[in-house]
Amino acid sequence: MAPTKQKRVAAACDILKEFGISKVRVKKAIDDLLKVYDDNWEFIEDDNYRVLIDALLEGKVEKDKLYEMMVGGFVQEVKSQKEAQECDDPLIFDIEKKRSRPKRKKGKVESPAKKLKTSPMIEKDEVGLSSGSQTPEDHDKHFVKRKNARNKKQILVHEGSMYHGNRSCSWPAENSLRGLDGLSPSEDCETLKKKSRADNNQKHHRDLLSYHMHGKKLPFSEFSFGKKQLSDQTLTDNILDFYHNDHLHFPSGEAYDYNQPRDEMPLKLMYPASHTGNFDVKENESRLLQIDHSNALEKGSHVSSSTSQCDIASSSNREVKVSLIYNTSQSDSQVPSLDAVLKNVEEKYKLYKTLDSDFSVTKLMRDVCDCFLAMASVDKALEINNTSLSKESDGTGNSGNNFWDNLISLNGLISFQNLVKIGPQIPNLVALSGLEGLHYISGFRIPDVVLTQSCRQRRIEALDVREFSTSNTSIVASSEKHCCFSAVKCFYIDDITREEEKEKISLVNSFCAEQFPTFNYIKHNIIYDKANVKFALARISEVQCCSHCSGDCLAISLPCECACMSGGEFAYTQEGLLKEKFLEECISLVKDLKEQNFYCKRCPVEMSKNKQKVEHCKGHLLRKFIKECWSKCGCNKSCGNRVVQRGISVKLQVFWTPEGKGWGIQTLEDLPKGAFVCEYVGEVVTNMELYERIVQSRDEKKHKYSVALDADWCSEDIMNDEEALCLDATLYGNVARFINHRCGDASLIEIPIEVETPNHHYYHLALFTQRKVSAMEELTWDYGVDFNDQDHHGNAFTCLCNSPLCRDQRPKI
Ligand SMILES: C[S@@+](CC[C@H](N)C(=O)[O-])C[C@H]1O[C@@H](n2cnc3c(N)ncnc32)[C@H](O)[C@@H]1O
Repeated sequence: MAPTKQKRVAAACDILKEFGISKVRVKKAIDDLLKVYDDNWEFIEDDNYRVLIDALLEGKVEKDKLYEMMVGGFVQEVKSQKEAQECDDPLIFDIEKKRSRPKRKKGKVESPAKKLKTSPMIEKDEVGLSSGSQTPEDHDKHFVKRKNARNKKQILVHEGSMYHGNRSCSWPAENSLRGLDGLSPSEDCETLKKKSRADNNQKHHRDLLSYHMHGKKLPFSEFSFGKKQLSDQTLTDNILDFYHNDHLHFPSGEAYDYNQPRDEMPLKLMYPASHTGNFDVKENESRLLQIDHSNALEKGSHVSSSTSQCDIASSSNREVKVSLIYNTSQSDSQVPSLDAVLKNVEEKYKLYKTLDSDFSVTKLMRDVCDCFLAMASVDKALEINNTSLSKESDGTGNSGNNFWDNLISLNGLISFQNLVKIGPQIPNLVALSGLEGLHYISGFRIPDVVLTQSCRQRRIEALDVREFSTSNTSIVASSEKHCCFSAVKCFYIDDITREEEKEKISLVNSFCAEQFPTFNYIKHNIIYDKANVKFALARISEVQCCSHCSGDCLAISLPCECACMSGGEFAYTQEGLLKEKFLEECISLVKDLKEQNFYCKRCPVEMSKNKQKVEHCKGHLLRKFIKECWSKCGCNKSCGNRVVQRGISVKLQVFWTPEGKGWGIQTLEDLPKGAFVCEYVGEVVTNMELYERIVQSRDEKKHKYSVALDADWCSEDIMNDEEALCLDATLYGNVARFINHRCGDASLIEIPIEVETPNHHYYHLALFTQRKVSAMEELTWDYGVDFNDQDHHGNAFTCLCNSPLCRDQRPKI
């Protein structure tokens, strides 16, 4: 028998009590939901009361809507809405932190902060604050644009000119009625209900709820502040001007197209370089927004102040003046650091990824003030009293970036005024990539950076700048127009591994229009069914592993059984680097290709091409193997003889090479000699299979991502096809597929690693540094190509490695 309503309500109240939500609120929300879902409890209880928690958070959203109404002159209406007061619950911050959310799909623009803080699209349209004089036709256009934008966006991408930024028409919030896939703006509550029931989709439930809560249409109203004040639209235009700057053109001459949906740079809030100089908004203009928080604050028991007020004004150069009066009369009063407040708000806008079409400066600044007040009630980090205030201020009012310079404390009232400048947030690593990197950086208040001709030098300097500037959050772009001369289109992906790897691997292209390469990122090799690779632990004999060991094999000087298979010594140091001696031996083996090559009697590569008339072997490199400890060994997972199997731990970035080699990879940190960089991961296939794939694809260029696992082919006279294997990273691979070739003095060397089985047919191909490598340097590897041999597999490209040891003496095309 199903539990009674009373029991179900009690269970929900018990759980939400943990988050500090009162029974009354939970019961009310449940009643609302039961009405919406026709008494269907499953929807409410599903996913740990997800819908219910969302409903309670929607209350917060409702509050924001009411604030909008206050600003628009609907104060009376606000006061009459009990809900607005109830929802002003600072503990909602805690809920966001505590409740677990299912993993979201990459690229989806949904943020807890957004749900928490902003009104959904429908609400904005109804209140009419955001879009100024938007017509219904405009809405429809936006609808289509947003849809396009969303369809286009598959993974998290920032695209556009660094200086322009690009204001997109983003797909609205998930809980917006208009945000539903396949739902036209005219679809009603009944349609939503049907959808919601039919697919049991949480998003549809939330949309339905949103409709329920915000469903009644309010008239469109012009947003004005009365008297002769700057309109919100003007302020918004100031910001948008920055993003849309129509004076600028892309280097190609292509004019910036406002109507194209584009992805957006998140916002950066910062202190203007000089905050005293040019803020010339007149007194009456500066009283742009006045929010009296007193009512709301009294209701929130955790907010210690009883009075607060903020005024916001904006100048034409995107500086926004915030002034806030805050009552600290109560003893437990805490004032948060403004850095923390701005960061918090930035994070919120970062999560959006795109600026909503309802974006306005007022909204942004209100977020700043809301965030300040919310944090003031919970932030215990900074104890403000008269003494600490006077210490912080040097009395001159000139100390630059300290928000609290203008803070006055009088009779328990703290009042401060300052400027916050709004610009786009540029991910650090984008700002550092490519030749233009320094331009981005030099554009804003780093006066002592000297532009040099050498690309590498520039990059190193850029890196220094990064170190310098990260102390004050992240690098920001200049809003000054004079630095826009070098505007370049930049394509950026935050993490191509889609969280497969421990470390994110970003991708950047600031040179050309080439975008994301099509392949599927995999962290481990995938074995094709015909490839003879078997890892059954039962098949591994005691002598093929160190089953008698315990703890860390490296802690004992005597080599374990695994080390014995790597030439009688551990190949790794305690720090996880390759031992100098081992590395030097590996290097010397590949140094003189001709001397060290071995030739198969019947080469599997040639056999795969033509079984009847097998061509002579083109030669293979001799290599030293490493056997790492593994599951059947007695040692711990943290044993020092397990390096490659732990995966990538260095910071890498895929970038578009300016020399014409296509994509390449660079390290974002200095690397010592002998450091493991990455494994070459792909599909483990037979040579026959690879050959068939090449023939079938009819585009040999597509199959430039294969490597033969040929290190042991010398030991066999004739091998069966299924034993001679190779890695094909064309469709499935990891970051190593982007490593370019360099003749003679490459930074990486490949070393065969045996993990699961020591039979030498199948092994992992790991890439280690063979010398120190500086941050931002391209990582290369000598493929061992013989460019003079026309028939050598893999010599299809003209070598552009630029090395003094380049073996490709053919004229460069
Ligand atoms: C394993 S892929 C490396 C990643 C590749 N650059 C890309 O864009 O995906 C190998 C291919 O990169 C290009 N390449 C690698 N090293 C090169 C070099 N030194 N000069 C010119 N092209 C190179 C060649 O097209 C080669 O077939």
